[in-house]
Amino acid sequence: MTIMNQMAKALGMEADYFKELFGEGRQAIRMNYYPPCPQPELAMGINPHSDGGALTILLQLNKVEGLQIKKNGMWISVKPLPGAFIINIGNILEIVTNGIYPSIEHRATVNSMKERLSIATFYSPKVDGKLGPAPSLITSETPALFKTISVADYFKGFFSRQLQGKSYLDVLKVQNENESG
Ligand SMILES: O=C(O)CCC(=O)C(=O)O
Ligand SMILES: [Fe+2]
Repeated sequence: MTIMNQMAKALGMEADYFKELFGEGRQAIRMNYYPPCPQPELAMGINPHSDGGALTILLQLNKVEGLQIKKNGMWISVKPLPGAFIINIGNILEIVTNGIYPSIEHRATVNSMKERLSIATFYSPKVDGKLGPAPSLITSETPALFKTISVADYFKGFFSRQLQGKSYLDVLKVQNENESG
């Protein structure tokens, strides 16, 4: 929450915007275990995706490389640093900031000899609110890029899809409203 309040400040959003949206907030945790794989070039530990929450705090537990982020169309390895957390921006922050803080596409590869472990915690808003670009960030030059939907519908949609890059955000974009059918 502290990180997000600082982001709101940096963007000139209303001070209480995240407090309202998150309420008590929800935190989910995922523990990932990637066993050694005899043919790592043929397998993926976790498919390319962007996380569904607002912020992810990730810990790479052992010193085995695997996490990669997509930057300028290339996959870049994030080296595990002992005791260091990685903070990833998720889809919800991209929506709320109207694209100013884009979510990061990432994946995890596997290793032929070594197992790998990571723990991710996902921080998300309360379920009974609405999710959309913050009104204070919408101007005539920067119109809303995403539709506003309920947080519950957002997660229903997110969990009913496979992890596939940032494709879910495309579904929520305003210009796609009349295209599906
Ligand atoms: O294992 C990793 O480093 C990435 C895990 C991840 O992206 C996730 O759990 O969403
Ligand atoms: Fe992830």
